[in-house]
Amino acid sequence: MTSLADIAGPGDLAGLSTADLRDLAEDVRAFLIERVSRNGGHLGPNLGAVELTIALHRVFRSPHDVLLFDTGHQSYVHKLLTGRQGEFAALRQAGGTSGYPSRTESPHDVVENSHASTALSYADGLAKAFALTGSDRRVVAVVGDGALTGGMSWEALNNLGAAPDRPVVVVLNDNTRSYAPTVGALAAHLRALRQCDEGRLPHVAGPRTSANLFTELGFAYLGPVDGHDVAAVEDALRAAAGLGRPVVVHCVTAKGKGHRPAEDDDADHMHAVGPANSSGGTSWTSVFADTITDLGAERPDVVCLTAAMALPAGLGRFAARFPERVFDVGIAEQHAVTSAAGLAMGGLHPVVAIYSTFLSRAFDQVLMDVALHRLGVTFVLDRAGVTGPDGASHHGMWDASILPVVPGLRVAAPRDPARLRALLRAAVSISDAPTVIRYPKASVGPDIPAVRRVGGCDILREHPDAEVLLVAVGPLAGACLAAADELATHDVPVTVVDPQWTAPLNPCLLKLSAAHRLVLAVEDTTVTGALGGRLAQALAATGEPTCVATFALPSAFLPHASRAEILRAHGLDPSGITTTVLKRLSRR
Ligand SMILES: Cc1ncc(C[n+]2csc(CCOP(=O)(O)OP(=O)(O)O)c2C)c(N)n1
Ligand SMILES: CC(=O)[C@@H](O)[C@H](O)COP(=O)(O)O
Ligand SMILES: [Mg+2]
Repeated sequence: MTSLADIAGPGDLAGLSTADLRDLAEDVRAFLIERVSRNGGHLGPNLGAVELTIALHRVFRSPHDVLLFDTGHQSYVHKLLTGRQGEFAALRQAGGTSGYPSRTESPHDVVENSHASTALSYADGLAKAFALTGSDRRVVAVVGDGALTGGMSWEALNNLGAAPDRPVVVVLNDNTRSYAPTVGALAAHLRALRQCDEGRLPHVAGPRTSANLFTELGFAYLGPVDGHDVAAVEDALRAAAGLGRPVVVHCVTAKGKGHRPAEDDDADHMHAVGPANSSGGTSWTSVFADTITDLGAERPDVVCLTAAMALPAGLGRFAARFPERVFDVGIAEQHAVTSAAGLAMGGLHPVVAIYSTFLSRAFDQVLMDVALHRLGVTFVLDRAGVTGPDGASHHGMWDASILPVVPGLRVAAPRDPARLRALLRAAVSISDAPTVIRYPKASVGPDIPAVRRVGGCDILREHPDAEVLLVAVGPLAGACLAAADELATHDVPVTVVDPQWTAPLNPCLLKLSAAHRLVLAVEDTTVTGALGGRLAQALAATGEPTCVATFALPSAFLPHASRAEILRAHGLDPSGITTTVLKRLSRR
């Protein structure tokens, strides 16, 4: 009976019988279910990639041959087969194994970025490099049907298909879903391909002769192949490798395969599960979900867009109530933004619900397709700031640093549910400029009332003798108030202010800054210059006599850990803020 413990590396897969391989697949599944259910992670996608990954490592010689996993969330099996079973106990935890490929972990890992639809472009570049350097290394890219709905995938296919001398093997892992069922004409085409040869699924000897989307672009097409039959996938991969030309191997898999709770989970087949002991609490996403639904009832012109993440981004309730006013465009953020521009030009007010990190790839669309035309589009950025276990390419720490350069665009960061409701309402009432509302992947705290309002700013704490002003951005208001309490025990009275709109600079902050000697902007976004975060830079640029400093995240790729651990590591927690204020005061 072959088990995962017998596999120290891909070389141990050779010579295994069909029965051994079946036992191994079963053991891998049991391992995944136990560990991922405990630590959290991408259970469904990895259960669907077990046999596919075993076959890949039996046919190709990683790391000499390059195996690319698009998005990388389905690479746990690849990690288990390349010597990292021991590290899975700390999967996605500080110092533990990353939930995505990691070049520092293994030479078998190539692409660390968890943003979808990039693998085929890497493959194109690698294949060109190997051709130019006379290398015999082969390039294989595993791409999900969801990732194939992203524009970059088609930009790459356009190049790959035009190069018959550069034989990239594209393994299409077609489980018919992103989170939800994959949408659009491509999904319909893949369905037709799957159905036209249901009977032939187990074994495919050679390329299909009938035309389809891939063959018309210059690829040989092998499939559809039963992606859970190791021998069938191996046959197809060996045939593909022997063709010496670009080829698509169409593997049909099931997300959550072999785990009944995942198979029966209609929402997303346990695409991403939280740690077993994860605490409850109302999420920011849930507050948004209710608010946008209420707004949808009041404002028939409000429509919503998602890039294949309607439920995770909080549009489930709105979609249930107003199904004709939600548009899932696939994993296609650039298209989503410019389509939103079109919706606004057509007289509607689009709300694009998207994770902060994924909006980065649509910056040009925000700048030139929305802002240049002064269009009222609202971007609701979930997972803004420090995200946590999903690591460097998932932290939402760039949006509030990059977006304020967009002329006319306004950024708001609610500190609590009441402010989210009010700010979202205000944002969808702005019809001549893009607006951004950002909040983290976290549970909301209680509402924090203002003691008084100055201009657009909420004063949350004040003292007539205060020399220190803390400018609190969004939910960091809680940490600032806790620090103010701590500082009071050191006889350091503090004013805490929440500007709510963090860009452009709220004029009320200037007056408040002028009345204090030390101003600290506490913002969970990356520094943009010597003085730190966007807000601090703006305040310092006003030349006020105060000393402006910043609490912001470094301009660095922060590894995975819990959100609290990362905030603490960068002084964005009450004790970090207190320590820094005392240090700065002692320096004068
Ligand atoms: C640019 C981008 N947008 C959204 C996401 C969020 N996301 C992660 S996995 C996923 C679905 C991927 O579907 P597919 O490629 O079919 O892989 P599967 O999970 O089905 O194996 C999405 C939308 C992402 N990682 N990157
Ligand atoms: C791989 C990917 O981009 C998403 O699945 C990501 O893991 C989002 O996770 P949460 O929705 O749990 O933040
Ligand atoms: Mg899929």
